[in-house]
Formats: sequence, C-alpha cells, structure tokens
Amino acid sequence: MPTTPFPDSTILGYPRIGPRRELKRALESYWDGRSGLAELRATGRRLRADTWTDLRRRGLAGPVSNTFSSYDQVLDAALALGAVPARYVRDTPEDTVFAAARGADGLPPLRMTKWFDTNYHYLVPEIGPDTTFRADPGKPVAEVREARELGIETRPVLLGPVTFLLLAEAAPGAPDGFAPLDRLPDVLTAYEELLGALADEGVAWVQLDEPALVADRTPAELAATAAAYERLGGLTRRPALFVASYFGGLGEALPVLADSPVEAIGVDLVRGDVPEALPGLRDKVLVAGVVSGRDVWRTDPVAATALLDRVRGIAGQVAVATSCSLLHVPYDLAVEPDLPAELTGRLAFAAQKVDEVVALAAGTAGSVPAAPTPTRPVEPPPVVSRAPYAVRAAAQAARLGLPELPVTTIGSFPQTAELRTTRADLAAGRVGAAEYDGLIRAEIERVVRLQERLGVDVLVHGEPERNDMVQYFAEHLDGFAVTRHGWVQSYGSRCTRPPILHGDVRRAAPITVGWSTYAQSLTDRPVKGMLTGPVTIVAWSFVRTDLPLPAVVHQVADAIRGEVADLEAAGIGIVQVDEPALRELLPLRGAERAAYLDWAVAAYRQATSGAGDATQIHTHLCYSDADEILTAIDALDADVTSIESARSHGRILGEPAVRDFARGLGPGVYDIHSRRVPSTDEIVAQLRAATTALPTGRVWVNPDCGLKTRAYPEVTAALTNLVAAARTLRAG
Ligand SMILES: CN1c2c(nc(N)[nH]c2=O)NC[C@@H]1CNc1ccc(C(=O)N[C@@H](CCC(=O)N[C@@H](CCC(=O)N[C@@H](CCC(=O)O)C(=O)O)C(=O)O)C(=O)O)cc1
Ligand SMILES: N[C@@H](CCS)C(=O)O
Ligand SMILES: [Zn+2]
Repeated sequence: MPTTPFPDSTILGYPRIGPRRELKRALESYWDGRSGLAELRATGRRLRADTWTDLRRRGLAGPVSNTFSSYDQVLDAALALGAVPARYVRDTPEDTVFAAARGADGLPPLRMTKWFDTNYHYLVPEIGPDTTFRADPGKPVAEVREARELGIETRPVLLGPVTFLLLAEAAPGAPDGFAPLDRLPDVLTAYEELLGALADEGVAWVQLDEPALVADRTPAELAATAAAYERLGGLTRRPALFVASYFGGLGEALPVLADSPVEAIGVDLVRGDVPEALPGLRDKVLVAGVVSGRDVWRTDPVAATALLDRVRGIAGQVAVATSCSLLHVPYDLAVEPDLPAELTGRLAFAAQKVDEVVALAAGTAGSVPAAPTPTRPVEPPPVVSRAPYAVRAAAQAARLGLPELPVTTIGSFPQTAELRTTRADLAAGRVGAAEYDGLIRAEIERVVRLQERLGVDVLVHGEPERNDMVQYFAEHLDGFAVTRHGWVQSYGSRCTRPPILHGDVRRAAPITVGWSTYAQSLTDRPVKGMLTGPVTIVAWSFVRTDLPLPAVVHQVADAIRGEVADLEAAGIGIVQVDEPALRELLPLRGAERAAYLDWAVAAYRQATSGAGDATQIHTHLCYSDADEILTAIDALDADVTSIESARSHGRILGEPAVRDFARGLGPGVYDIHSRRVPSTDEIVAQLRAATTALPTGRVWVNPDCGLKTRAYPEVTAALTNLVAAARTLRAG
C-alpha cells in the first residue's frame, strides 16, 4: 500500500461552472452548434488548470481532481463504470453524457432529481439485472495527468459504489423486487479496475464519496457497505482509500467504516456529531469537515479548533477539510464589491473557504465578526386555519365559474434572450427602468393573449420580470443581499445566484401586485397571482445561522402573507404560493422529519391562511419524489396542488394518499424538462389515468413545472395539445 501521508489541509470538491459561468456558455454554444467539441474541451481544461493553480497559490496541501464534470458527477460515474444505458451511447464521452442528460434523437433523458438535501440535481442511473459494467478510467486518469503537467499532485474523486447503487433506479423491465444494490459484486469488479488503473498511474490516494451513508440505512445496506470496503480494501494493487461522507453524521455506518480496511474516513462535523472513539479509528486518518461547504458564512475558528482538538484524540491523524464539496457555494467573495461591508466581513465563498481550511491546519485562523442581534419577533404565531374546504370550494366555484378539468400553467413562460439581455443591460445602466418596464408589460400582454388564444382557463402573467423565483423576492425584501457573480450550479448549464438572508426579513412594499393586476386588466379570465413560498425562499437562499430556521422562515412567511393580502385586496381571485423545495429540505434521517414538516407546514399556512374563502390558493411542487410527503402536502391546506407527474410517468397517482387527497390536484401532464412536445393522445391517456384515480371534479390540467427554460414554439404546441386533451375529456 502507498505510504504517502494524507495532506493536512484539503477540500472534498470545487465549483466547476467557471467564475464567470464559462462552462455554461461553452456548453450552450456546443449544444446550439455554434462551436465544436475542441472548444468545449479547451474551456474545461482551462477551468481545471485555473482551479488547480489557484488552490496551489492559496496553499492547500490536498487538491482534488475528477471533480470537474461537463454535466453531472453521477452521470460521470455511470460512464466510468460503463453503465450508461446503450441507447444513449454516442461516439464521444461528452455526447454520450449529453444524450443521457438532455435526451437525443427522440429519446427522453434519464430522470433528474435532487442531490440529497441540496438544490443540485443529478441524473438517476438506470441499473438492471442485465446492465454490463466495464471500467473506463479515462477521465480520472486524464485529470490526474493534466494536473501533473502543472506540477500538481491531486487526489481523484470517484462516487463510491454503495452511493452509486443506492442513487440508481431499477432499469425499465427489471423484475419486481430487483434493487440496483443487488449488482454490488459486479460493480465492485469495475471499481477494482478503476483503482488498479489509478494505482498504475502512481496515484497515492483516491476519494470515494459515500454521502448515502449519512441517511438511515438498513442492516442489509450496512452489510453491503462492509462487504464493499472489505473487498476494495483487500486489493493488493490500489491507492490508499479515503471514504468521504457528508451532509450529516455517519451514525451506524461509522463503525462499519471504522472496522474496514480503508485508510481514511471523512466526517461532516458541521452537520454531524463528533464521532465516538472507536478502536478502528485509531490507525486511520480522520478527515475533519469543519469548514461548511453548504453555506457562505465564515467559520468560527474557536469552535472549529475545539472540534479539531476533540477528534485528534480519537484518530491516528486528523486532516482539516471542508464538510462537503464546495460545489454548492459561489466561487469568490472578492468579486462582490456591492455587498454591504459589515456583511462581507462575515462571508466566505469557495476561495475564502479554502483559505480557512489552510489557516485552520496551520493554526493561524483569525476571528469572525458577530452577527447583529435580531430586531423582529422570532416566535411564529400559532397555526391558523381557513374555513373548511367545502365552504371555500363553494365560494370559489361561485366566484370563478371554471369548467371541469380547468387548464392552467405553473407560472413562468419562456425567458427569452431579449428579456435576460435587457435585464443584464438594466443592471449595467445601459437601459433605463422605464424602457425595461415597457418590455415587461409588452411581454405580459403577449403571454396573456397567447393563453387566451390557446383556450387556457386560469391565466398567468408569465413571470417575465423575474430573474429567478427566489432571487426576485429577495431583491424586494429587507434582510436579504444578492450577489453579482455568485452563481451556483443547479443542473447542467443552469445556475442560480442564491440570495443571502442575513438580517430581519421585512416587506417594505407590495412586490408582485402591479404586474398581476396589469395582467388581470387585460383579460376577463382569472389571472393567478404568483408567489414563492417561505420554505422555498429559505431553502434556496444562504440563511443566517444565528437564529433557528423555523424562526427565520416565520419572518419570510409573514412577508408573503402580506403579499397575499395585497393581491387579494387588488381583486386577484387566485394566488399560487409555490413550494417546490418542501421535499428538498426533508431531513435525511427519519427521526428529524416530523419536526421539520411541522414547522414547514406551519410556515406555509402562516403565509396563506389569511386568504378569504373565495380566494383560491394554489401550490406547486416539483423536482422531487413528492410521494414521501403527501400527508404534509395535504396539511398545507391549499385549494389546488399541482405536482410533478409526467416525468415520473404518473407514479404519484398510484399512491393511496393521493386518492385520499380531498382538494384540487393537477398531476403534471407535460414534462417541461424535455424539448419534446407531448401529443394530444398522450395527454388524454394521462388525464384518463388521473380521472380514474381521482374524482373528475378535482382534477386540474397543467404542465409539470414552469415553462421558463423552454422556447415559444414548443410551449405553444404543447399547450395547444393540453387544451385539446382537456376538451376531449370534457366532451366525454
Ligand atoms: C425551479 N428551479 C429553481 C431552483 N432554484 C432556484 N433558485 N430557482 C429555480 O427556478 N431549483 C430547482 C429548479 C432548478 N431549475 C432551474 C431552472 C432554470 C435555471 C436557469 O435558467 N437559470 C439561468 C439564470 C437565471 C438568471 O438569474 N438570469 C439572470 C441573469 C441574466 C444573464 O445572465 N444575462 C446575461 C446576458 C444575457 C444572456 O446571455 O443570457 C449576462 O449577465 O451575462 C436574469 O435573468 O436576469 C441560467 O442561465 O442558468 C436555474 C435553475
Ligand atoms: N412559478 C414557478 C415555479 C417553478 S418551480 C415557475 O413557473 O417557474
Ligand atoms: Zn416547479
């Protein structure tokens, strides 16, 4: 076994989209046919080189490789194992990845879902009893060599075998009872080959990421973990193994890893507890994640040093590290001159977090300014209920007079290049506010007329004024700061700039009322007001940590409650309060879930329960497996819930909790993640399934999610078919 010591300072991963989203632009240019593969590869190479040289300049002892990805690290893992379904395989690795991630030649892409409790999305590998595994070490080996050309020795990162299989889903046609983890022995053979190739390359340490071990695991899964690392550890030709866990504590998986032959174990000391002193840890390296990779706050050096001192007593060697990859934070605070100075002093982005790791390892970390004291009430009010649903439903039916199977959309219409460019011009002062407002009004009118022409029943204004469904609200609420370049990858080439919730949240003035009432003034049909819910706003922001999350979310809920009241007072009869992140924040450990759902549901109800009986409250959820939280969704007490369903092939309709759902439900019938336009017949079939599972009077007709990432031709075609399908069913 190599005896190279583990470096005393390291990170588990780094952002890869580029400090100015260079990879995003290169990808989109390649996809649009404006540039070739050579340019795309050159951009990736440049970004990797810049990252490695910057990490060296900052004095980090343990830089990593194979954390770059041209789309997603889970899909890269499937490629490295030769396990990408054959239908997607193309001539180059990149084209194979893009076919699987985005669909190609009429094929729908792999399913995409949330990476644990983050706002990053991965592609779900499909593994069946017949999947063949063939190791392809090309990418990790190439990255190791590239870094060496710069004189930098790296630790390649691979997704671990247990997490890979636990994140995978059974391939279509797999027999009942088959689970991807059944294929562990075959996958391990491929891992053995990967490790062998890296050993041949002279790599001293390999990082195997096993975040799935911080969730509740069955005895069989723990036994599989033990068997996996017994086997990989027993190889004679391999680098030293560092198994990284993150996003929580290892719990019952800790003794499994401690008893295994791996040389290093990574623990998240920000979200997890200090590990117990197990005999198996005494001769291992403990990689102590004391610098949070999940937020933008500076690390308290006193607390971090105390943690490091505690773990020094239980392990053979302790290395200082980030709690997880820095993928989830922006690149560099130094390019944010507009942030208030008193806030900047409390912040650290990826570059600054690397500096913190280095300083903690050297014992030279300085002090951190304290957060200001809260000035707003931090105690949520008691949960209030609206009138019984039957009373509300009668009042709403009388007011709205909607047909059976009402057709609506989720809110956003395509964000055209003109909108995005003009918004960038507005920010840069090249365009004035009046000109920008004129463009938004024209876009709203276009969206309203289009929906009228297509025969949509409940209209939306299209959200053209929003850069993002969370950032837009943050820009209009006190207590938030927004960044200029703080992009964080959400999936593929798509990024968001999570706002920073650093103070007491207050709504100084109405935010959306002007745009919604303008849209309503253009039409006799009802226009839905469109708000983002409090749980989603906090989930997709970097939130202050001096207050508990339930207290912070209550301040946000209070602001949204005010906006609902103002929309209602302005005559808007339907208000949608989106909570797509409700599932995402669900704790990874079952024991913590009930408490979370209690405060999350209470926050939603605080935001919406002021609405009168005749005001119809909608909510919307997407991007995740809502089946697990159907009871909580019911408890939101919204009059209508739209939910992702097309992408998961209507699976949700089979859930008993859906059939018991007493209010309006819109299972999505158009997968907006795909450029593919569903035919009328397909939508009719999905609606028949919905009206078989639920009383027809409760079913709404809508897409899976907003249309902002799509283009007008496909949206127009899909909505035409949606309306035609609803009419077919109404005609019997
Ligand atoms: C529903 N989803 C969302 C999540 N999280 C959010 N915070 N918001 C969400 O909507 N999580 C789950 C999903 C994830 N889905 C998406 C979907 C789409 C995007 C996306 O399209 N992001 C855009 C960036 C959007 C944005 O803020 N744009 C700004 C900046 C405009 C801009 O960049 N201008 C250019 C010039 C014009 C140009 O070339 O386009 C410039 O400044 O250089 C804006 O519109 O004002 C993306 O492009 O990635 C993200 C997550
Ligand atoms: N109203 C938002 C929800 C996205 S989850 C939209 O339509 O884009
Ligand atoms: Zn959505």
